Parts: sequence; structure tokens; C-alpha cells
Amino acid sequence: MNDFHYQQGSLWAEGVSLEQIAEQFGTPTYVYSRAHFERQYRAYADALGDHPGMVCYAIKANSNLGVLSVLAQLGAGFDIVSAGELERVLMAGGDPAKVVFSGVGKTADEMRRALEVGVHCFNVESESELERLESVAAEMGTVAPVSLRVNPDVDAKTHPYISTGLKENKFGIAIERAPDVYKKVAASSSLEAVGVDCHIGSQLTEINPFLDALDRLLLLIDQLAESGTVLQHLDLGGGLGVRYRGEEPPEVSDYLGAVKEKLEGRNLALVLEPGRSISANGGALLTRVEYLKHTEDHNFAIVDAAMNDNLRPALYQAWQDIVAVTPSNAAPESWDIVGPVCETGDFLGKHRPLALEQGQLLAMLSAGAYGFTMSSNYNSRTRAAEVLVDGDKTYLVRARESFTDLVRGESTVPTKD
Ligand SMILES: Cc1ncc(COP(=O)(O)O)c(C=O)c1O
Ligand SMILES: N[C@@H](CCCC[NH3+])C(=O)O
Repeated sequence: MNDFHYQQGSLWAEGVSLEQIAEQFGTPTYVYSRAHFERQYRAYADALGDHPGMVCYAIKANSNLGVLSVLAQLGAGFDIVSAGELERVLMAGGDPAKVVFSGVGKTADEMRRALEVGVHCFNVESESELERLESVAAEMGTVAPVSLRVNPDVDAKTHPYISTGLKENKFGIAIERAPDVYKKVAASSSLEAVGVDCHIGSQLTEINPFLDALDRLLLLIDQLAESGTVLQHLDLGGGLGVRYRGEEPPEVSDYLGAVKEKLEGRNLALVLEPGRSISANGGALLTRVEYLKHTEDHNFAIVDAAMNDNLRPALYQAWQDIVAVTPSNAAPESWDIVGPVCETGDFLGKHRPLALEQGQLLAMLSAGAYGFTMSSNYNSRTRAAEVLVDGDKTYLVRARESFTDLVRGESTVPTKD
């Protein structure tokens, strides 16, 4: 059974109708399919097979505790970029020994916490970060496991905002500098080199850029081995794309098959940091049409979800499918699906052929990655609820925010004397 599918003309997530979810929990609501997350995680774990390594889900894609707990129960590792993400992993029952800590701006406090709980490694993104990590580890009387994130300068052929492996990007250490930086690691009694890491971008739909990056990392690994630094793992990051609109991204098994072929005969564990390819197509944003509005040359459907709920269309002109949850008797027309936020860029989709009526329920598909996690309270809108479906069961994994949530921590000031 598909995770999101039509049954008697109405859209369901696994064994629950989205209409029922809207009735029970209101709209806008993010709806997730447990089966989808499990299947996608297993695709990675199975493709890795008995090759040593870890699948570390990049939790920035969808960091809801319910979702993380599903993956932790399968034995997933996690890729984090902040202390907040680390606390989420721990709360969800994840194993800190399977956590890789990425990100260009780790604070000393974040490093301390990660050392305290024993993360697998730090993906170090600059020389100044390395110096800070060394002093934090020394101060704690411990040794920090280091994997340098190198920038292999390959073109990921994706949207410029989500391309990260070119030398003009802020991420990682230039690959030519890496041998000298590994020497600094080797010279320190508070640092230990355990791996090398790269992440060249997101929503990649071809295998070749990954393989180009891999080749460059393998050359570096060989060069380091000659000077006595033997690394235990290679981390290829995340980035595998999904189908939003006719893209044909490689299957996980083909991608990892090609990677493993290049690793044959080497004693090198493989670490992966997939985000989108695990969660994107396991989520939908359920929203209701508030008003229909016609201008001279446009039809607008004003819905109750907005750019604060899903920023991707406004930020990247991203396209996600928008479908009717239930049939309507209206004639199909071309609609711009827009939200209530006071921004011209507040749209979920443009020129969508749909048969719409006021009150109609719509679902924005492929919303399980970088949907809720990039949401905000802009225009003082309370953030959406999140519901996880498991067969015919529903779990409210995040309650809709209340007005109290909205102003938590704020205060007014007394009248001026
Ligand atoms: C360091 C790192 N790892 C993993 C990911 C996850 O990427 P994706 O969701 O494209 O798999 C990202 C985001 O692009 C990232 O910056
Ligand atoms: N947030 C982006 C991807 C950025 C990936 C984070 N490194 C998206 O929605 O496509």
C-alpha cells in the first residue's frame, strides 16, 4: 500500500483518511507516515549491508521527536548541527555513540555537551574550530574524535542555495589544506583523527557528483596513510534527491552500490547523512481553503497554511505537488495557492489545475523534509500540529501551538515615568 493514496476518491495516509485527521486535529497540520520513514531508512541500511558503517539521519530535515524515535528504534545514527538537535536525539532514545556533529559554527558549550555524552565524531569545518575543539577537550581531560569536513570542489548540479561542495561555499576545509590540518590533529594529545567527511549539496539527482567527491576523498585518504594517518571512516554526507516533480533520482541501492564498489578492498567504514531522501515523501501538509478570489488574470485560493509553515516555495521557488483531499463538483481551473501572510512571496504553489471550492481540503505533498523544521511564527501565526500515522493509528506528535506558546518568554515593559 502507498503511504499516501486515494481510497474511494479521498486521500489517505496509510490506514487513516486525511479528512478524519483534519476533523480531529484541525488544519494546517503536517501528517507523516511511519511506514515511509522506516522503508527509506531500511533502504539505506540494507544497501549498506554488511559493509561497516552507519546511516546517520540528518535531523535538520525533520526533527520531530516522534519521527526521531521511529528511526532510533531501527538503530539509526544521527547527523546533528546544534546542541538542540543533540538533545532531541537523546530525548528520542538515540544512541550518542552513533551521532556525527556537523556545522560550521559549533560553540564551546555545544562541544562540551557533545564530548560529555560521547558523540561518534565532530565533523570539523575550519581550522579555528579545530583549535577550539582541542582546547575544550584538553580542558575536559579527554580526546575529541575528529573527522575533517573537506570541501572537494565538485559541482553538485543542484539549486545554488543548496549546493555546498564548491570552493566558494562556506562549508568545510579546502581539500588541498586537509593534509596539513590532519598533521595538527596528529600532533595534539587532545584530538584523534577518525575519519574524513564531505557533503556536496542537497537534492542531487545524479550519482556522478557523489563519485567525483568520493574519488577526491580516497586520494586524500591514501595520501594521509602514506604519512601515517590511517582513517577509520569516510562520510559522504547526505544529499540524495527525491521526486518532487518528475525528477528521477537514483535508487538508494544503485547509489550505494556504486559507492561500495569504489571502497572494495579498503578497510574503510562508510558513514552517510541522508535527510530528505528518508523523510520528504513521508509527509504532507494538510490545509483548508479559506477563500477563493478572482482577479482580472488570476485565480487565488487562500488557504490556512502559509510560507511560515512551508518556506520552500518562497525560498527556492520549490515545487511540491498540491492535491485535493476530497473530490469537488467545481470545474477545474488554474489556481495560485497562497497563504494569509502579508508577503507577495507567500505562496505554496502557482498555476495549479484544481477543482476547488471554499472549505476544500488540500494536501501539499513531499512535505516531510524541510517543512516543519523551517517553519516560523511570522505574522504571529501559531505553528501547525504534527500527526504521525502508523497503520490505522494516529499520534499527535506535536500539538498545535497556542497563543501562550507564541509569546513564551516575552514580557511587556512598564509605562515610562
Ligand atoms: C552536513 C549535512 N549533512 C547532511 C545533510 C542532509 O542533506 P539531505 O537532506 O539533502 O540528504 C545536510 C543538508 O544538506 C548537511 O548540510
Ligand atoms: N532546506 C533545504 C535544503 C538545505 C539542506 C540543508 N543543508 C530544502 O528545503 O531543500
